[in-house]
Amino acid sequence: MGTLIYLIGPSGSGKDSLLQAARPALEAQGCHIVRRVITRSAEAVGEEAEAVSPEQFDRMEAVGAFAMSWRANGLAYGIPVQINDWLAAGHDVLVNGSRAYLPEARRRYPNMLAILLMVDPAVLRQRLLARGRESVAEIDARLARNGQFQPEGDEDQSLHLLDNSSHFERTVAELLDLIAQQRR
Ligand SMILES: Nc1ncnc2c1ncn2[C@@H]1O[C@H](COP(=O)(O)OP(=O)(O)O)[C@@H](O)[C@H]1O
Ligand SMILES: O=P(O)(O)OC[C@H]1O[C@H](OP(=O)(O)OP(=O)(O)O)[C@H](O)[C@@H]1O
Repeated sequence: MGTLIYLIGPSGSGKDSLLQAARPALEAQGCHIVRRVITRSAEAVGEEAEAVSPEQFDRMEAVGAFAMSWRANGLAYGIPVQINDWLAAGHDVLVNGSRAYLPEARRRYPNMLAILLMVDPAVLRQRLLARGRESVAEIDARLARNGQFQPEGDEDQSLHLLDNSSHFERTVAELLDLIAQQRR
């Protein structure tokens, strides 16, 4: 079996950038980086997700198209069921996950590698504004959502913390190290 790598962190912490930057190195090792299905318009700036309507999403969910799915920020997100074939074939699979969904993801994939990306809160809002994908009201709602999650107080030893407050290239290298360590 391959390992599910479940990357989580606040909106704007750098999950998508990190995933794209690490892509060549990871794909060279046979690791699949998952393209999510999201009810976000295809024109939206950001990751190359498959954009579907809410109705299409519900239909896909009903017929078992997703290995995992959740709703947050007014959107629905699905991880294609094909990841189970990749894992069974011995490939690692990296997904951009949800903190709220972490307990369910762990139930489904007990051996997964969960990585929490963290950014200094003062830096986070600036990054979201600079990214320019959401309105200021949506950005504030996303920041407010972070109050639900208390990473510092997290006693979950199996959650790996990765700081992305400063040098991006260093974060990329640390992510690749973490993944290499769990292979050993
Ligand atoms: N270490 C970093 N230093 C400066 N800017 C960063 C860093 N990491 C990510 N960013 C920028 O922050 C913004 C949010 O990153 P993104 O990857 O979209 O986050 P997420 O997918 O977690 O919401 C993007 O504009 C990205 O270019
Ligand atoms: O439970 P949470 O950890 O808050 O996560 C909720 C959702 O928000 C993020 O997606 P999205 O790509 O829409 O947001 P982001 O790029 O702004 O992180 C993340 O990948 C989850 O799908």
